[in-house]
Amino acid sequence: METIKVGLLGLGTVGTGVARIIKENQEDLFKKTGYHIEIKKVLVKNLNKKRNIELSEDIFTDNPLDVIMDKDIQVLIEVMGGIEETKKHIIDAINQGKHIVTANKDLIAISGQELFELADQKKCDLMYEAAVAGAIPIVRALKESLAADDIVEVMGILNGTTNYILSKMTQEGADFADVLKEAQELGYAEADPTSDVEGYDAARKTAILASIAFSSRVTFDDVNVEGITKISARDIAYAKDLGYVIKLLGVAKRENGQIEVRVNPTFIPNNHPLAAVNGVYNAVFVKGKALGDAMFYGRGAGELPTASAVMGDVVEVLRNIRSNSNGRIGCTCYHDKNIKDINDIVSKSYIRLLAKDEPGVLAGVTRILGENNVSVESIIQRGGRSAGCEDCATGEAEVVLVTHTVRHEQLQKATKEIGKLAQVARVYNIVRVEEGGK
Ligand SMILES: NC(=O)C1=CN([C@@H]2O[C@H](COP(=O)(O)OP(=O)(O)OC[C@H]3O[C@@H](n4cnc5c(N)ncnc54)[C@H](OP(=O)(O)O)[C@@H]3O)[C@@H](O)[C@H]2O)C=CC1
Ligand SMILES: N[C@@H](CC=O)C(=O)O
Ligand code: NA
Repeated sequence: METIKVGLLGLGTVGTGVARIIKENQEDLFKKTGYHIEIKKVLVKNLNKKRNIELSEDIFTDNPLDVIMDKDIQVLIEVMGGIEETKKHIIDAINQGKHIVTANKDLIAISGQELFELADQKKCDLMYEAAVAGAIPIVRALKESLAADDIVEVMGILNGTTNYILSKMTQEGADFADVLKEAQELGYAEADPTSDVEGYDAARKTAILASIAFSSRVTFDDVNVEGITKISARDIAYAKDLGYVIKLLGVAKRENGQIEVRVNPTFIPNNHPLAAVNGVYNAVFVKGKALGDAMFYGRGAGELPTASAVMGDVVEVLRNIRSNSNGRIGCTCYHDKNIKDINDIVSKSYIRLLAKDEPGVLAGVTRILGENNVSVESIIQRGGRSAGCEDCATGEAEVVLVTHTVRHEQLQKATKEIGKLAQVARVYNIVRVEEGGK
């Protein structure tokens, strides 16, 4: 029986899932690839930590070189996370002729092109299905199944942790901090969960999807990012009243040679397919000129779902080794498209503010909006604590407006002016509103 030796960088949530699948599915993996898979070395930080899987003690190391320089290891599975140090390990491994499977969106969203160029030169595979939307096979779908199409839009819920938080806040009235803690315990969150809640993780995934979909280099820095930390129970309640749910969306659109790429909390109509995507689930919409619309749905994080995507890549690498065709699909970023300025992005918006409950206030607010060409679709005004407005002092009310579509720049200017009105105590939040449903 021919054996392929693999090395693991990391044995945390994802690494444990990978080792579990290798152990438990050994026979099927052999039938599918023609190889027996042996984990030869595992890099961890803490050699004394108790592991959730039984592996021979002598394969553990805390020295990266033991894995990277091991000549028997043909495939390196990188599931340790991190950027600079990890990049160096991957470069060293590719220079040794090793094929790479990684779940590391942080690294791919910044240094993908450089790593692909090196992998191309060395005829090595560099695969990263798990880096975007966990178990959902979206990278392969875009790179292979939809390669002949002209993709104009990719949009979706790309972060399991924030979707878990928003779903629990919406459905159970749960507290943000409590649910984040739960998501961490379940292994969904990043080592530093700021990446999740501030939208950086979704932004990295959106950049990767945009690069593949539009064959153009889009990096993390190109993405306009806003996370969910400003979303309160009040916003969620108003969304419900207005017929929406709030989701953190990653959006990448191509139009007139420009790419719009952003991540922001969004009001989604209740009858929109993305509104039903809850908990740790992710979903990705793809719009292609030939394809029309397609939606991909599945678990976006967690031990086994993520490991499933990693191991799918490992199977592909092994099949390539068997047919001597590694490095078949490299980087396809041959266009150099402009990134749309955030000020030019157009959408409907929700605005929530605290104002004096007296005649003329709404007229003042709508006058400013009108002067800035912002037209209003609906207004709600709720006065006092009896209406649930805990911040409302006597004689104050909460005002919620939903605008028609407006350029970002105009809306920002208008809300700044509204915030300066003597009768307006505070502009709490501005959230984009997505149109369309089923
Ligand atoms: N968790 C998830 O659902 C998903 C995670 N990912 C990505 O997968 C990667 C791994 O995530 P996850 O498994 O959750 O992370 P964990 O924090 O659970 O595991 C990280 C592992 O890497 C080891 N490690 C980290 N830094 C070093 C270092 N400097 N030197 C040696 N070993 C190190 C840790 O060692 P030790 O155990 O000793 O601490 C641990 O075993 C990340 O890139 C993440 O973004 C992608 C999709 C989903
Ligand atoms: N922290 C990430 C893990 C998967 O990419 C998430 O919550 O989606
Ligand atoms: Na995926």
